[in-house]
Parts: sequence; C-alpha cells; structure tokens
Amino acid sequence: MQVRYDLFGTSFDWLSHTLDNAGLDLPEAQTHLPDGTGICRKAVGVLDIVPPAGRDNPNNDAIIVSAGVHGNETAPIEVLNGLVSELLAGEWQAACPLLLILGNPPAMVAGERFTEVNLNRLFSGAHGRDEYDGLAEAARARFLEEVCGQFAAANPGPLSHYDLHTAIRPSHRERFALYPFVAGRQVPAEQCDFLLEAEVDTLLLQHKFGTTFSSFSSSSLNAESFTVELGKVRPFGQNDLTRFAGIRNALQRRFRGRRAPARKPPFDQLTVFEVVHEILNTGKDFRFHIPDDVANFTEYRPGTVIWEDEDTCYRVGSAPEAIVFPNRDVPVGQRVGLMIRAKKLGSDENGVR
Ligand SMILES: O=C(O)CCC(=O)N[C@@H](CCC(=O)O)C(=O)O
Ligand SMILES: [Zn+2]
Repeated sequence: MQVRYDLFGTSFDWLSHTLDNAGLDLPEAQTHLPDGTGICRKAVGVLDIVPPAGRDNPNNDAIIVSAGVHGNETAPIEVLNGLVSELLAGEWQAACPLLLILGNPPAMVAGERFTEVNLNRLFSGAHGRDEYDGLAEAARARFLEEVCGQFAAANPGPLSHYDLHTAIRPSHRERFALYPFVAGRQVPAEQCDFLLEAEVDTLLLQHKFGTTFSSFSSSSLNAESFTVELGKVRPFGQNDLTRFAGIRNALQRRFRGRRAPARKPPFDQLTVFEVVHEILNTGKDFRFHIPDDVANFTEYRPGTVIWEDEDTCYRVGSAPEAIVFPNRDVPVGQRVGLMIRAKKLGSDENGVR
C-alpha cells in the first residue's frame, strides 16, 4: 500500500518522490515530525533522520542503510520505503541518527542495474577516473561519499552501514552478507547477531580492498559495513515481501533502539566463507567456463578450470571452491565472479569473533 504524507510542502511518499524526481538536482528540504524528529531530504533519495535532543539512544547506534544502488534490485527498496512510511506516520520513533539512501534513482526508473556504469564499482574515489568523467553515476557516487562522510562526522560514535541488494542468479543460500576487507579486523559479535536476526545466515569475508559502497564506508568512515544479499532480483510489485520480513524487523528494531533478541534456531549460527579469488574480465581472450545460469554457491571440485586467458588458467585449488555472482557480461577490468571457500575456524585473520 502506498501512503502519502504532507511533508516538504507536497504530499510525500519517499519512493514515489524519488522515482518522480530521479536525476533532478533538488535543493535540501527539512521538516520535523510532531515528536520533534528532524527529517532532512539531502537530495533525491537521501533522507537524514535526526532524533530530537535528549531522546535516549540506548544502543549508541548511528546507521546508514542503502538500497537501490542497483536500480533493478527492488525488494530492499520496497522494504526501506515501508520503514520510512511507518516512521513518517508516527507508528514508532527513531532512537538513533539514520541516513537512508535510495542509491540510483534513474536506474530504478529504468528498471536496470545501472544506466551508464555500475555505481557499486565507483566508490573510494573510483568515480574520479577519466573514463567516468561526466557520467551521472560517477557524480552520484561522489555525492554519496560526501553525504556519508558528513553523517559520520556528525555522529562520531560507532557507525553501521547495511547496503541492501538482491542477486541476479538463484542461490543455494538465499541470504548472505559480504564483509569488506579491512586489514586486521574481525566481525564484531553484535554484527553477527544482527545478521542472524535478519535471517542472514551466511557470511563471506572479502580478501582485498574494493570500490563498492560498503568497502568505502568501512575503509574511509571506519563503519561496520556489509553488503547484504536478500534474495533474487525482481521488478517492483513482484516481490514476496514476506521473504524480507527478517531484515525489515531487524532494521526496525535497531532504528527504535530496542534490545537485540537472543539468537534462535534456525538462525543461530553463521556459516562463514572466505573469498579466495576475484575473477576479473582480463580482456585478453578471456574465457569463463561457468554456465550463465549457475546458482550462487555452486561448488566445484579441485582442479576444475574456472577461467582462462592468454596468460592464465585458473583452476580450483586443493579444496573445493564455490562460485558467487557469476556474470560474464561485464566490461574489461570488472568482476566476473568470486571464488569462495568454507572458512576454517581458528584462524583470526579478518575472522569472526
Ligand atoms: O548477483 C549478482 O551478480 C550481483 C548482486 C550484487 O549486486 N552484488 C554486489 C556485491 C557487492 C560486494 O561485493 O560487496 C555487487 O556486485 O555490487
Ligand atoms: Zn546489487
């Protein structure tokens, strides 16, 4: 159901407003809810929510949630918009500062992953490369970096960022999160609890620095950040939102500053994988030997040839490896997939507490 609120001088539903104004450079607009909560629309698709001074923030949280960084990944957009509608209607109150982001409005309107270039490869300054000069997605990445930096500066305590996605392929594991690489750190136990509360029971530890949104916020803003994959890509209106109740309820609980529930089966244990190899389109007669329609987490035996080019032939090592995000249809230099391996417990390098 679409709910409209009288905010910013117009009848306001955040998602409708974002789609109707996609690509426009609107000035900031501010209002307050009757309970004193400040709402600032920093730009189209970006809301900064500030609880009134004196309201208790029991979990000492500041949270960035982004969805729609890929425009065709609509379920997380619908989930986030639903939470905003509830907040604006006064159904509950925000206990902590929130920065809520619909990443790529023009791509959302087009129903495409991106319009000119994949926004989720443009962070940590990659937007400044000559090849992206003048592209709208490069400008959006630069703006999102700025607005997240301002939010982090205004809220100097612990910062969490959840970048919500859905996957192109089917998956043997419906929901999983990726933890960006930052040398020497471990996933905090309370973040593991949160993922399980959101019914996300699989975690992939990245093995090197990247140019994704979550990699930016963890490396540059010292946030505990995750890319969270919540199901399969579907157009607006075709999502079964009951399958997204876990993330919806967990986020709403955090936003309200309620205490974390105890872990309960079947979501009481994370399965952890580590990324062992990032497959890039090398362009040099690059050949990818994984079929187009293979599901995420499909496992390959030791010795299986995964890809090759003029110089390299990548084979699975001595233990089985699985593929995640297979996609041969990417520009030269970009990611074709990740090879992952079950994480042996006991190693503490970039591990899980
Ligand atoms: O299903 C796919 O191939 C892509 C789903 C998706 O958009 N995943 C993110 C993961 C980002 C990360 O590695 O943290 C992406 O590819 O941007
Ligand atoms: Zn995505």
